[in-house]
Amino acid sequence: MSQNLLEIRQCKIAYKGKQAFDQLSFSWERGQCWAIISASGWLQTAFIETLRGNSVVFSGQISRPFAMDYLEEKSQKKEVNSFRDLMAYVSQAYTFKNKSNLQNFYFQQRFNSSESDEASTVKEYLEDCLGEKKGVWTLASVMELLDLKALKDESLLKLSNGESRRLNLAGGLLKQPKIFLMDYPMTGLDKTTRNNFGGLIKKIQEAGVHVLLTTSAEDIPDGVSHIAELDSRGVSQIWLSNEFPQEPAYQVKKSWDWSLLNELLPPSPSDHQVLVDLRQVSISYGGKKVLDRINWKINPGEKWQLKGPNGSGKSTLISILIGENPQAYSQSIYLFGRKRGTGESIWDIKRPIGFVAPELARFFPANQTCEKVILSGFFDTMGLFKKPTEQQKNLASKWMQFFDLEEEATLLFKSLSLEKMRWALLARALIKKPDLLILDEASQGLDSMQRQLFKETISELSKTYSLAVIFVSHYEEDVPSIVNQTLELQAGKGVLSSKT
Ligand SMILES: Nc1ncnc2c1ncn2[C@@H]1O[C@H](COP(=O)(O)OP(=O)(O)OP(=O)(O)O)[C@@H](O)[C@H]1O
Repeated sequence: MSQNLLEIRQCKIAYKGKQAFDQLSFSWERGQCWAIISASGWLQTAFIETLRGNSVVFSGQISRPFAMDYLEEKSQKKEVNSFRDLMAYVSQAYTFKNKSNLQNFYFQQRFNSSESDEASTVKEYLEDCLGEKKGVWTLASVMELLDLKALKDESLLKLSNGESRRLNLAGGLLKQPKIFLMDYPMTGLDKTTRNNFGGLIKKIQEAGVHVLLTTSAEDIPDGVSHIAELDSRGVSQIWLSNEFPQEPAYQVKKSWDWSLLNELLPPSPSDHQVLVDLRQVSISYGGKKVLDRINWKINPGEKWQLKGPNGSGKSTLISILIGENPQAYSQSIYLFGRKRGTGESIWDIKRPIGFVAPELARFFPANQTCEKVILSGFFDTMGLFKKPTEQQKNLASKWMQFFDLEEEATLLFKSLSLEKMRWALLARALIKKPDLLILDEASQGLDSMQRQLFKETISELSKTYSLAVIFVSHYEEDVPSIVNQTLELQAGKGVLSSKT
């Protein structure tokens, strides 16, 4: 059995039609657990896709001795056809879908039980992942390891982000991999689960699975033995984890032309005295109280953080604010001066709100370009289905100029890099000059340079324009400094506080 698992020698590599690495070399030996960091999330994804055999290699050589060992060992059992069968991969995007695949609104399918019922349950999904494969991981052992037992009969669509992330990891293990590649596996996990992530990696490795993950320099879990940094040439630096410097190796380099904001978001007072007023709001699912008598008032221009562990009800609360939770009708909820359930349409509610969540990206039809996605913000639709006016098109061009998206305007939205997608989603949320901007883990998955810029952007946006913000993040360091009030959810109850 070779000591070497995988070897990349001086490869020139392209990914998704763009050059990724000029001269990539990387060597992975048995017993090593790698964290891959970079100032560019796109390069990290290109690197993982190279290991999976999904990039174009123009020159150089990639060898996968691990596959030879295991293919010989397993070929008698006819379970393995290629090295790909020995690898599991979890991406940053959740890939669960409902059976009919109809997705008109973002949260509605999740909070509307008749549609959710069409999706598989956690157990059914895991059974599918396991299939006929045999190995060390069983349904029971992965559910135990990833704390999924209590959720086994839950529909996939009802899971919170953190719960979905754990399920993705469990599904990966059931493929009985020898190599487990994880693209930013800790995104969406709350602080406690993130802190325990090192222990999880160790258990996975003890079962004979080799782990490589991408992450940010600030988020290297225990259990990682080696760290590599990437740039467009290839691996630029390597550290043993105990020698890794605490300070990130790269600084914020990028900025926008803030002076354009005067035109994009000209100063204008809000038309409303109070934007959101929730009075004693409670939401239950099958006897489980997710929100318990929440009171929350948001005035124009206020900057809020909404926090709480995985499954504490943050998304449920947001679904109420953006008009996508059917239980809202029976509650005392005032949105933009109007009581919910008094004949307003879902569009009336959405109009004054800009909303960004990473998963939004997968709700747009495949034929939508970057420009169309941004323009669809005027209509609150997932994609552009109406003809925009010249004025609307001009404004979209100016936002694309601001966020450096001009070259991407006519490219398909789904082909954009993760960071470009995120800026396009922010432009989409802002193009209609909202009163309230809701950012639900909006900078998650971005590299540290881009996260810094995201924070700065939110602060700059609200310098002249009266914009209320709700910022949801499991990462305290991502919260912009202008955010000075907090609603924390704990076991369904809301605790309000303000920073002085
Ligand atoms: N339609 C539903 N039916 C049953 N349970 C639901 C439904 N929607 C949400 N839940 C449950 O309510 C709880 C709260 O979920 P929610 O997504 O609001 O949490 P969250 O705080 O946003 O979590 P995360 O940080 O992981 O995103 C979860 O345990 C979830 O499984």
